[in-house]
Amino acid sequence: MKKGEIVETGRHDELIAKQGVYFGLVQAQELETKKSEKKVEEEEEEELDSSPRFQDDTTVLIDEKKNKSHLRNSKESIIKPIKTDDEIIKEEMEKKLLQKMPLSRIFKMCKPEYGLMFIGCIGAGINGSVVPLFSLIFASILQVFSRTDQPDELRRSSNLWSLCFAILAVVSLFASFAQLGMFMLSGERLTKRLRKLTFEALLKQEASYFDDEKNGTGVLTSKLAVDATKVEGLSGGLMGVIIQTGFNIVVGFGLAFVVGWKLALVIIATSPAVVIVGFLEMRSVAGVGSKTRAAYEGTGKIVQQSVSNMQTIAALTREETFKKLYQNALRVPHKIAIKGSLLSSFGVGTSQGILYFIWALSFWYGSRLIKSGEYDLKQMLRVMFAVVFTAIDAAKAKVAALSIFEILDRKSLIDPTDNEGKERPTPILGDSSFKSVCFNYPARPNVSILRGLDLSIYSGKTIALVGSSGSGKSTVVSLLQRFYDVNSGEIEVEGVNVKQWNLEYLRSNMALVGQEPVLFDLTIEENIAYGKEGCTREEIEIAAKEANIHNFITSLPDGYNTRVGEKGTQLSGGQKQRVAIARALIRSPKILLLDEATSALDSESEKVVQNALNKASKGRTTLAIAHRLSTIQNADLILVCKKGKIVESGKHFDLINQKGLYYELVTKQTLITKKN
Ligand SMILES: Nc1ncnc2c1ncn2[C@@H]1O[C@H](COP(=O)(O)OP(=O)(O)OP(=O)(O)O)[C@@H](O)[C@H]1O
Repeated sequence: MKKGEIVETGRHDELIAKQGVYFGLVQAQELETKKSEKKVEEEEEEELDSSPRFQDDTTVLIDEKKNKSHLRNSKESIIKPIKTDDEIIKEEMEKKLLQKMPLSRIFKMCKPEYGLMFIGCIGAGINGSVVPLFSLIFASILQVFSRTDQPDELRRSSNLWSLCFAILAVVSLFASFAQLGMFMLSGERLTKRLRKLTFEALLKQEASYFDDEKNGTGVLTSKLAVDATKVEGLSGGLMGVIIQTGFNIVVGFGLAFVVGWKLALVIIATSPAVVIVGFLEMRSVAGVGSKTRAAYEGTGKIVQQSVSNMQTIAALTREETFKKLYQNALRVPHKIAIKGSLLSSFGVGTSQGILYFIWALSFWYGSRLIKSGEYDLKQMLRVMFAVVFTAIDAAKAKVAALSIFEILDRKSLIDPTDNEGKERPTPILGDSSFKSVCFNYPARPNVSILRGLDLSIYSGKTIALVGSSGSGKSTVVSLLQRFYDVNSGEIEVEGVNVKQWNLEYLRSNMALVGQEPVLFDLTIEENIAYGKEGCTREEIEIAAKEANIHNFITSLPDGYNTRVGEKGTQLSGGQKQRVAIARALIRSPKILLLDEATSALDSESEKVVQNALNKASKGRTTLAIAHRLSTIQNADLILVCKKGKIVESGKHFDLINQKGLYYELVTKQTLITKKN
């Protein structure tokens, strides 16, 4: 097929004999040699993966290897087994410890909103007094209606109390607006600030933070979306409720005592029961909510992965597997939710029951006081309403969680923005070295990846790193950009340890073109412009020309304004890769890092992309990782990596003559025969 048309058909032999397009493709792909290369890789993988931990996790690790580049980008490609109740509860407890967050700190964060909050507080105070005043008027109205034998008195009093209700209505309207409106406004502002700060804090975290499954995409996005709002409730809403409740209690109980202390005392003696039950009810509902949420975070992951990998799932016909996975994942939150519902229903029932019991007690004792002539009806009703309404309101105190502060407070182990006292060496030519570097990924501390690796990268030269899959080549590239810190040994660029470098400056002098280019769902122009802050259209076009993609872009109806779609799906692999190369080149990097940049491409695209890369690496320090050894034959130095060490180094023909591992790899790819 060529340009959307079938140009040749036939059996393999016939097409080979024809020496047409198919013949070209077969030749370029070296079909036979690839098969043998794969076999060698599998053998070496088995050899390398011999630690007990590795064997336990075989399926996960194999998946991980297949998805390695995806894993590095999305940091979340493996569906882990569903957690048990105990694990979830343990995690919740750990979270709670972290959540011990003084309210004073939240209030400190609200400093710019103090004015708004002050108005809100006044509104809350007035609102808190409205309920006891209402009960006072309500009791008086009932008393008035008991005097149907005095029509004039009835009219006068009912007019007066109706006016009082009207005044209360207006006061309540303004007070509620002041309380809710101002607190909401200040809360919204605080949430926006918190989200911004949290997102900034996330961007500072080191790569290993995202390797941890506790910090998967689903969990972090939910923290940003939901937990920030919770803090809003605490800063504004809760403060309003506390003030409102405080006024409610003081004014309500005060009035009740003034009107009739005996009945007030009896009812107040029972009201702590309402408060306690109400509080327990709230706790159980809130507690169940957070437990269920934590459990649902796991299910969210499955949904997210299913949706974003829909095509792969459909192609593999694994819909049933994911359905089952999701069903299993739902089991734990469902169990927690059921337990919680029963518990909270019991709490609600008990508190309602106690309330009616208090009404019964109040009426019984009130009627006895009326009978004995100590109280009249109005007095009894006023005390009863004032106390009971107050007690109901006081039970509304809220409990909120603050897990968002976990992120905000976390100090990144490798913070690219923390550059105080860090070095900015000049000029940067690209001389770099690894000295006895030992490294394992923090997420997998038992598996050594680099075991005393030494290598040197010379300025202006192209250094190729080859070796079997899993030998640690991509890890070298990650460490050079300081995405992780080494366990021992040193990595130096321009003679300065990367830990001493201003990290933003270090990274801004490097550009990586990986196996799977990551494009953003923006236009081609915007994607290229991401490479360099404030670049001009002219620079973008120059970079696109250097990357051999300018002509293609201008042939599109929307040219540079063409949107590439989510993850660049609206472009072919080769086109995506060239856009990524343009994005790398626009940075004018001093060190160009190529991590199997052409291995995902078909032979024709590979040629075009390889030409672009050759052009890009001329005169520039380049570290190139390649599986297809034909692409790095001309490198100034080839380093052969095996099990986290460099075992051979030299130029192509020197290494061939050595007849070592490189020779073996090349033989497998029949490069020698091609050369001859
Ligand atoms: N983020 C990570 N967390 C844990 N282990 C990882 C991570 N990234 C890579 N690994 C593991 O480190 C080992 C070395 O990986 P690396 O990507 O450096 O190998 P490679 O030589 O580049 O392989 P390939 O040629 O297949 O790309 C592999 O076993 C891999 O599973």
